[in-house]
Amino acid sequence: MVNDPAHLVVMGVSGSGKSTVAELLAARLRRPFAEADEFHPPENIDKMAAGEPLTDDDRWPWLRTMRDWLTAQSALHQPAIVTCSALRRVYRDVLREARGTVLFVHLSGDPALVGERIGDRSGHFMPASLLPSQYQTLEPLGTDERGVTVSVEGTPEEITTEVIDGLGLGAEPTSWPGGSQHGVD
Ligand SMILES: Nc1ncnc2c1ncn2[C@@H]1O[C@H](COP(=O)(O)OP(=O)(O)OP(=O)(O)O)[C@@H](O)[C@H]1O
Ligand SMILES: O=C(O)[C@H](O)[C@@H](O)[C@H](O)[C@H](O)CO
Repeated sequence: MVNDPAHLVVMGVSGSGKSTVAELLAARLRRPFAEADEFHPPENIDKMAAGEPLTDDDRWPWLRTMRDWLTAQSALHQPAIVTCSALRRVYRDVLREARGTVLFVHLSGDPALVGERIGDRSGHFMPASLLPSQYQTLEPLGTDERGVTVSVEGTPEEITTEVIDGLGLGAEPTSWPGGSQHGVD
């Protein structure tokens, strides 16, 4: 539908900077913002905190709640931003079922750098020991998937600017969704 909003899902492995970058994006683009972790049932959080990776079956209902949150934002004609690991293409397919357009921002980096950042982080339930399983599960964006892939090597501000430029959102809110990478047209 032409007037449906285009949402952004900031994706990537744990510690790739999704919360950090999404918060900056939400401030710069003046959009509502939600965190995937807010949508997990307590059992999922307990499982990850205990060092056990989630299974597909743990993730399906969680993905559907985020899909429905995006659809609710569309009903308000509000383009939104949500963080979500969205590691596999089939997970992203669930999010793409949301009403409106769903674009993915993949924060991509090597395990050593991301591991270092997780090691320096405190007060988060997700243990660094789960990082290898996150990379094993990760399927990067396909060339036919709409969105942009950016390196996590820069500062959060640099990454945010790269995302905005890569998606052609510099003139938000009037020019959405311009730009062109990974099938954004
Ligand atoms: N570009 C960056 N440069 C340096 N440090 C960063 C950068 N991005 C994030 N960090 C730091 O790395 C850590 C992980 O970032 P963040 O919590 O945003 O990742 P995340 O992908 O949301 O993680 P999770 O999925 O586990 O919640 C934090 O301590 C954050 O301050
Ligand atoms: O799919 C997953 O395994 C989960 O979403 C994890 O990635 C965590 O929720 C998150 O990254 C930690 O905050």
